[in-house]
Amino acid sequence: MRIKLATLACTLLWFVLSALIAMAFLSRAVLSAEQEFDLLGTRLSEQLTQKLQVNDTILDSYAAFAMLGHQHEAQEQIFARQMAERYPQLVSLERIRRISQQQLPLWHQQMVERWGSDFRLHAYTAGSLTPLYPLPAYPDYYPIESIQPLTQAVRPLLGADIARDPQLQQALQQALRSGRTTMSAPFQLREGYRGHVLLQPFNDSALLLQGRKPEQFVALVLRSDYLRPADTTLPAGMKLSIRQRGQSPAAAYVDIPGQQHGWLSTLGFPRLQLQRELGSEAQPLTLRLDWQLGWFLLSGFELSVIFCQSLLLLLLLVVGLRFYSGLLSKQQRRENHLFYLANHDRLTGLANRNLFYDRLQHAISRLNRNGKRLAVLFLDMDRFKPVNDSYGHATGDKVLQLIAARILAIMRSEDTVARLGGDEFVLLMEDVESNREADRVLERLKHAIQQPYEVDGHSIQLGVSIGIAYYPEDGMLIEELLDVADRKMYGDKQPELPRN
Ligand SMILES: Nc1nc2c(ncn2[C@@H]2O[C@H](COP(=O)(O)OP(=O)(O)OP(=O)(O)O)[C@@H](O)[C@H]2O)c(=O)[nH]1
Repeated sequence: MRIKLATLACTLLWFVLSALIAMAFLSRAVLSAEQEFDLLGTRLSEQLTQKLQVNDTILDSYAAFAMLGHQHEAQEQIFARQMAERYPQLVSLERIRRISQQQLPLWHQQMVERWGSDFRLHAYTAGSLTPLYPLPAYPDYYPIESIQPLTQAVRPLLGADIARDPQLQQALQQALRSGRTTMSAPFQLREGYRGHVLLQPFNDSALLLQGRKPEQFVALVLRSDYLRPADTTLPAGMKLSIRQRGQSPAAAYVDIPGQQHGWLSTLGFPRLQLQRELGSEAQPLTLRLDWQLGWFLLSGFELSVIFCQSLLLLLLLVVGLRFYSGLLSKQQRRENHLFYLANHDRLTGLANRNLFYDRLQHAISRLNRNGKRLAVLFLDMDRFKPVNDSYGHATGDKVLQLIAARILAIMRSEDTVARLGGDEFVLLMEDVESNREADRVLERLKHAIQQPYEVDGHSIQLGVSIGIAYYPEDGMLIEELLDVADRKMYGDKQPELPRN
């Protein structure tokens, strides 16, 4: 029982200590993950802010060219080429004009003169172009009238009416309403990747003074994916999204979903979240980072250190447990030995009076419940004293041991054989069916004990007197039973040795 408790306590201790070791490593890993998360948030915000500032600068510079009209087209081309080479996010710089139905024929003629006879007015919808023929009756058209750098790939976009595209129309209306630069939601570019547009309205100063709606726009067509952190590899499981302030996640310019981990590997770990509002009024962006921490924070080395420490601890506890169990069994052996000494006769190894009384008491209580009988046999050797006197006490001892062995050989293993002292023995036979059964045992005992003993070169012969008492006929108490058995034993001795 004690060893079971100690094993349980050791298992618990091992579990708690192993958990504490793992916790120590984990809390260190979580702390450094939190620091890394904050640093990453700051670094990404700075990178993004720089990219947005570049956009603002390009757009402002291009707007300045646009203000000058078409006189400086050569410089505008050089500027656009340089910007596109230096900033890969820049797809093109475009100029858009608001044309009413009445202005359309004249404007169309100007455009044909400028770009050639294949110039057409198109509807630009979700990256595809459809000719506006026959011309639908819109109050205003917003065609692209210039694209820089003008590559073969983007040339078909000349004359594309951007007001027909839902994403661009939204940005256009906002720009018209506010008179300020606006940023469109991301959409699919004809080049095959996602992009968005920065749209800046402007007016001739004369029109501005009249408070008229802007008639011209400069637009920066940008690749949306350049907003993603290029030089930074995100840690495992981290999610990143960049979207316009107040917009739904579906309208994100960048959305990195991060690796998904099972609930078990993240159970009990904190989730780190960060949201930063970035950019200008023209490019109001929200950067969101989301990182569910888990066991993956620990490196293979750290995991093996935890494992080894836990194993070492287990070994120590097992050694301690074995030592303790050794101590316990030694103590148990000592106790058993003491118990044996207290309950057995040293010379013969038979039960002593103490143990016999215990067994008899126990047997009586048992018989009270099942209604069976038992027999107590009292044995006293005849003519034993002369053995001592003639051959010595040591020879007498050996004879007593042989007597004990002979009695044991006859009795059943469940019977109790005890030596009360001197040459007196008592036997307890449990579950006796009949007197005849006990009488038969008595006869066999007599016969066996009376056989000669060959000890120290002497042939010694003894007699034995035996008295039997039955429970419950002869008494219900131990003393009564022993008294009856003792008296009957003397009765058995009587003819040979009359008592006074
Ligand atoms: N060798 C030896 N003798 C013992 C031991 N204990 C008691 N005795 C002796 O055993 C004898 C028992 O006495 P009795 O029962 O009167 O001897 P007995 O000759 O058998 O007499 P009856 O029973 O009347 O026949 C005594 O001489 C004791 O000294 C013992 O442990 N070893």
